Amino acid sequence: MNRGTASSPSSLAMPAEHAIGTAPADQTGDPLAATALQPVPAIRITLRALALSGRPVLKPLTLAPARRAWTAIVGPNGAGKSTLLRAMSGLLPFDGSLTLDDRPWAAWPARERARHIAWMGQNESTAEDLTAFDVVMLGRLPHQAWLAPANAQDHTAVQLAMRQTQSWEWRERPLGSLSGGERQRVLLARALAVQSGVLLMDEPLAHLDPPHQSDWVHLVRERVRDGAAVVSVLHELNIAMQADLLVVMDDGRIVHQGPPHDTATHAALQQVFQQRLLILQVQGRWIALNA
Ligand SMILES: Nc1ncnc2c1ncn2[C@@H]1O[C@H](COP(=O)(O)OP(=O)(O)OP(=O)(O)O)[C@@H](O)[C@H]1O
Repeated sequence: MNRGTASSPSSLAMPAEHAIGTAPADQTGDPLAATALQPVPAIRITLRALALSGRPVLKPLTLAPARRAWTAIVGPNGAGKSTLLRAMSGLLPFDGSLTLDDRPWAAWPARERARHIAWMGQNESTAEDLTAFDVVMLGRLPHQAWLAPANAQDHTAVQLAMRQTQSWEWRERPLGSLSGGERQRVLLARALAVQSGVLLMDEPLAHLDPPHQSDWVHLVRERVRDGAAVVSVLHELNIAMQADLLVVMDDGRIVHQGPPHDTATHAALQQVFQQRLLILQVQGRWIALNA
């Protein structure tokens, strides 16, 4: 039973038989089994049940996102996507187990764990009068000794993350004075500044315009190329279709895990979205339009 409510998210690992895209027989196939490079496990959640305010929200499921892969969780409103991501981040207690790099969640010293995983939540409340720079610097806390000031490495990491999200020019502005999209880019920079091997993001594209959505995909790809595991909850299906693995949820369950190009994945998407999608390949890319 994972009863921990960690101060920061975690990442988990899984045995090889549950590498990315694999799941219990009743859930999915293994899209990467045929590839030469077996993915390296990062995070693993085995959940028997999760209730919120006494109401059952998640049913039994297993999810084991790998390193060097971007996993996108999709599904209709209320499917349980955010709840699952929060459970994977150690932010919600649940009946089941959670491991990070093959080490049980609770076995990690909290500070070390916080350096391994970064979390970007949905509608996060942050001190609105903090400057954007100071908000991003919060991402460096797990790297700093107790009460120690930020060092040159912290400043470099913050500047790099803010430049990557094009939020550097607002560094002196209070968070509360920024627009929705500007604020989102600062919060993304905070998650990037952790420089963790695992990144969990809940609706990171909310408020972002199309060019900045593309920039986000580019950043994710860079992180994945560097070996990170990225897990995101997305409503933007066309962006999610660019992920390595789609996890399709409905009614508190994972109904399918598979690569975006797979016809079984398309069928699962159609099922959970009431057959109201047009899934097409355009210039080599899969897209999903509202039908
Ligand atoms: N604190 C709570 N108490 C009781 N039920 C809750 C609570 N928070 C969420 N729920 C319910 O849990 C279910 C899953 O919610 P969750 O936010 O995980 O869904 P989601 O798939 O992320 O939805 P959306 O796409 O609308 O953001 C919903 O039915 C929601 O009403």
